[in-house]
Amino acid sequence: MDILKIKDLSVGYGDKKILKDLSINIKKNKITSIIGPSGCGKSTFLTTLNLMIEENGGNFTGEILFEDKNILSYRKDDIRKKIGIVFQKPAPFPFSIYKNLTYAPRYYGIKDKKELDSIVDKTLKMAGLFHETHEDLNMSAMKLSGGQQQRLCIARALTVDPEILLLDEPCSALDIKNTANIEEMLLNFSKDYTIIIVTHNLSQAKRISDYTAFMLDGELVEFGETKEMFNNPKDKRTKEYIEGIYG
Ligand SMILES: Nc1ncnc2c1ncn2[C@@H]1O[C@H](COP(=O)(O)OP(=O)(O)OP(=O)(O)O)[C@@H](O)[C@H]1O
Repeated sequence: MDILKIKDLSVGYGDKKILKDLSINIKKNKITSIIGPSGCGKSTFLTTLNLMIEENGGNFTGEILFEDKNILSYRKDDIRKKIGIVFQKPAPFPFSIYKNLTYAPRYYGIKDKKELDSIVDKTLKMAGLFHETHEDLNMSAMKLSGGQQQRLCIARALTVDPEILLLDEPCSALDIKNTANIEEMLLNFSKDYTIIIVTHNLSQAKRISDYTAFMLDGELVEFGETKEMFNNPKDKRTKEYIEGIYG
């Protein structure tokens, strides 16, 4: 099933056009990678999908259907809840681990301490952080290592039980071991969540994603099953990018 159906999407900042007539359908409970050279519009695309683009000074035309309903017909709060986002640079709130993980659930109306505690436990476990942190949940999140902070940000995105998780280069500030942890986590998540990940790392796209989209200069050049795209790219530009000719 396609959880997102995107048709003729064009996105710009003021008069500056970034994405041009992009159409793509995203499969539910699969991992889709977005690859392409720096500046081609990958982050712009991702932030359009949860309407954050509007806060970033951008605008779009075209249609985004989320579960077959126009994304603009949802309340913004609902979209943010259903479509979570994690950024390149780990950015926990400058609060305790506990408060990082209860902030959004409280915002969405959960007050019961037991329920909040169980959300904290569950998401820490999902993000592989439970053993490292459960004895000191009042510790400031800023004291965690970079890899731990990024896992906390992923845990935080999961606290409101989203349908889709958008990840913008989540491993680019991390070492190999932390990257491997996060990749393993994402592979486990894909049973329950739809994941769209922007990555510069082609091996990462190959390792974890079911589908890959290749973008160039604001255009979607090619989209398909990851294996097929890497083994047998249809477009010459995809082939050149995969072979490292540009980007
Ligand atoms: N808030 C903004 N206002 C104006 N222009 C922007 C804004 N954000 C991004 N851009 C421009 O949009 C274009 C695409 O940027 P974007 O960050 O989407 O690309 P990207 O493919 O994610 O790049 P990278 O791989 O380097 O992160 C760039 O020319 C960038 O300068």
